[in-house]
Amino acid sequence: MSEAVRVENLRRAFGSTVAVADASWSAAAGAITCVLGPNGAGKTTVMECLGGLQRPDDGRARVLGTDPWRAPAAHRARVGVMLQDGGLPQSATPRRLLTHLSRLVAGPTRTAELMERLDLDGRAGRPIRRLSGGEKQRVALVAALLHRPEVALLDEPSAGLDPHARREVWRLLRQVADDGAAVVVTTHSFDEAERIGDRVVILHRGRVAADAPTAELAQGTGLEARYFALTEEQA
Ligand SMILES: Nc1ncnc2c1ncn2[C@@H]1O[C@H](COP(=O)(O)OP(=O)(O)OP(=O)(O)O)[C@@H](O)[C@H]1O
Repeated sequence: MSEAVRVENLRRAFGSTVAVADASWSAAAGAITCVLGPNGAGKTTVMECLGGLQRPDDGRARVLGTDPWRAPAAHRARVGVMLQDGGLPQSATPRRLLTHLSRLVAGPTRTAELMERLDLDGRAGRPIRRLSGGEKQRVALVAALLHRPEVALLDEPSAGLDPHARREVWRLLRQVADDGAAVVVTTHSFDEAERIGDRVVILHRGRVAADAPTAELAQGTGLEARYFALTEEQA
């Protein structure tokens, strides 16, 4: 498995708030890397740096060997990003939005397949603002994956999903990784990390508290106990 994502001594502060203090970790192609950490640990900030939406103050973010902040369009076409809150245009319908995004992509997309798979066909013509939270999440996930990215950066993709939808999302992410992509997922769910994560990175106060294969980290006491032990000052 080759390395597709690398964070090196990354630092990002907002005034006196240090969101990411000094974080180094990487994610491999063909694998799912789950990033866990308490609220405010810096997960979203790192994901936005990797997605080219924020510029690190210090250190480096690299995706497919490229600096995401300076990356040209050709690089962005190889990466899929799903942010928290979705950032979806509320008046558009899923069909309109996803058709629009598909037309920006050179070559065939998997939009229709993903809409069917994530059970969105019955919601395709409804304004996004009228969709449930879980339905919006699924639209955002289709938007991130429709162009078959080599790297998928997904910020809490299963948050708020019902058990059926979550299971389907887990299966989809496994397939995307099996097809060769690096899938990076932030989550607050130990269950999710243990079920789908090949590797787990635990962030705590902007630093890496653990970075290991899931089975290794969960060995003995289990992932939940390890997590609390590593992040206990904030628990
Ligand atoms: N634009 C900003 N301006 C000021 N502070 C910010 C900004 N973005 C993030 N922060 C702060 O940086 C810290 C890290 O935030 P971040 O969103 O990366 O955490 P997180 O690990 O994703 O948290 P959560 O689990 O709640 O999603 C928090 O204290 C947050 O308030």
